[in-house]
Amino acid sequence: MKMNLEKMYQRVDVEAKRLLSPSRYQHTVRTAKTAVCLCRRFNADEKLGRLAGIAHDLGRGEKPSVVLETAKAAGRKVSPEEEEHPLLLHGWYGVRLLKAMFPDCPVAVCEAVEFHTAGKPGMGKIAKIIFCADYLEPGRDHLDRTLLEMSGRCETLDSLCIVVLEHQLAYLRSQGRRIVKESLLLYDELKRGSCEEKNRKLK
Ligand SMILES: Nc1ncnc2c1ncn2[C@@H]1O[C@H](COP(=O)(O)OP(=O)(O)O)[C@@H](O)[C@H]1O
Repeated sequence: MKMNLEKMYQRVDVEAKRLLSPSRYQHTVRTAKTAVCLCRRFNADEKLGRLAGIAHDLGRGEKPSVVLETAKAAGRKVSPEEEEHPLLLHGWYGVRLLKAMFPDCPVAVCEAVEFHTAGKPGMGKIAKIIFCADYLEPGRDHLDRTLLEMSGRCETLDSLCIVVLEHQLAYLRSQGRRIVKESLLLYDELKRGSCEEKNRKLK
C-alpha cells in the first residue's frame, strides 16, 4: 500500500532531525513552512511542497568528500564546478536517501530535492517552489528589505524564481565563484518566458 504524504513527512522529519545539525534542521522546518505559503500563493499541492521542504537538505549532513566519492562510484557525471565544490551534490545525495526510505516517493518531490541548490531548466512547479523557499525562508541571513519587497510583488512563480536567481547569482559573482551551467540555462528560460508573457499581454 502507498504511504500517504503526511506519514512520509513525519518519517522524513525524524530522519532530518537525526542527520542534520539543530540549526540546519530548523532551516528545513522553516523551508517546509515557506513552501506551504508559496504553494497557496501559486496554486500548487501543499502536501508535496511541505514534504519536499522538509526533505530538501537530507543529504546536507554527509561530508562533501563522501558525497563526491559516492557520486563517482555510482557513475554520476560530475561537472568541474561540482568537483571543485562538492556541496553542490548534496541534493543528488539527498534523493538517494529519500528513495531508500520511500521507493515510491513522488517524482515532483525527488526533482525538488535534487535540484534545489542550483535549479535546472524545465523544472516543475514544486521544484521551483523549493528553490525559492530555501532561499527566502525567514531565517536566511541574506534577506533584506529590497529582496523581500521584490519577492512580495511577484505575480507569478517564474518571476519569483527570477528575483531569487538574480540575487543568488549576483552574490556568487561577487565572491568570484563559478556558476553552475544549469542555473544560467534556467535563468535564460525564465527570462524568455517572461518576455513572451509580456508580448502576449501587449497584443
Ligand atoms: N548556481 C550556483 N552555482 C554555483 N554554486 C552555487 C550555486 N548555487 C549555490 N551554490 C553554492 O552551493 C553551496 C550550497 O548551496 P546551498 O545549498 O544553497 O547552501 P546553504 O543552504 O548553506 O546556503 C553554497 O556554497 C552556494 O554558494
